[in-house]
Amino acid sequence: MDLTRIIETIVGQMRDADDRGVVASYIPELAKIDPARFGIAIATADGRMVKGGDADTGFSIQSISKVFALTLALGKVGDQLWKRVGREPSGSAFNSIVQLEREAGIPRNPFINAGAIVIADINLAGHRPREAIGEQLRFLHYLTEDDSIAVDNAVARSETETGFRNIALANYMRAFGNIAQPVDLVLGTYFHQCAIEMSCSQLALAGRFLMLGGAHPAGGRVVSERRARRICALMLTCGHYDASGDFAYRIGMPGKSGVGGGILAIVPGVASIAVWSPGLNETGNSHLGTVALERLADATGWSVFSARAFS
Ligand SMILES: NC(=O)CC[C@H](N)C(=O)O
Repeated sequence: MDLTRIIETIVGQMRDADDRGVVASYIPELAKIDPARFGIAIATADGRMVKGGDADTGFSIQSISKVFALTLALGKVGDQLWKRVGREPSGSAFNSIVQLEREAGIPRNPFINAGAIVIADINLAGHRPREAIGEQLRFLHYLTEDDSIAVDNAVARSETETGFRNIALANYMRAFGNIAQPVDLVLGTYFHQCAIEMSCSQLALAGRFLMLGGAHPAGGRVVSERRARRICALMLTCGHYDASGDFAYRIGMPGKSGVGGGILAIVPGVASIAVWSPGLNETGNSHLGTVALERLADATGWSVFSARAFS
């Protein structure tokens, strides 16, 4: 299989695509991004990096940060975390509030906004927001072996000024006793985590521990094999909100999207893949990013449901 050729073909097709989706505008700073951008990077289990298009351009990782935040929070509190957050697909939009009343302030999963805000509360415990964000950045530096990854403060400010739904979610959960610390500090942590800027190349590197069953490619262990498998299971079932079923059907890889237009997808034992195209579909996931991953899955046979991926 010539992965370089496959990537070249996909990049060409995505460059020429007419329907590019719609760039998120509810965070004003994100609305400025050029919808013509497209990047893809693949870190393989045998240590190669294959990339194309705008693979080295930084973008706002947004909800992809929830994967790394969850990993950190599990490291701090372990399975206690599941008393405060569920593990079921929500079948609702990423920023939905409807289930919280019926389910007494316990979010369905750690990847919808409500769940990620609880995770931010866990990661903030005992810290100031600045320290909690510093810890997340250090974790990403360790995973990527790249210390240049930082927060885009303009994006963080933009979301802080307009994040009324998230403010509502956090206050609502606090009313049920599921947010322990002041809401503004928890949201400060959450907004800055979402505003971390990374390129596809950096994201693909950061995802390697999930591809490698929890091991760090440079040696040592990031998480146990079991935890890596479980994080991947949550990505597959919940990583694309109410389009998680469609993503599993079309692509069949654990994946996590963000409204910045990025997607991190993992083929366990094979590849860690990052794609970026800022235009979103109606479920808030990257339109061309999803199409590109579908083409990649078809061309390579990479899918957790495909025998070909592991032969
Ligand atoms: N789906 C997303 O990427 C949403 C993240 C965004 N920061 C928000 O909270 O609305």
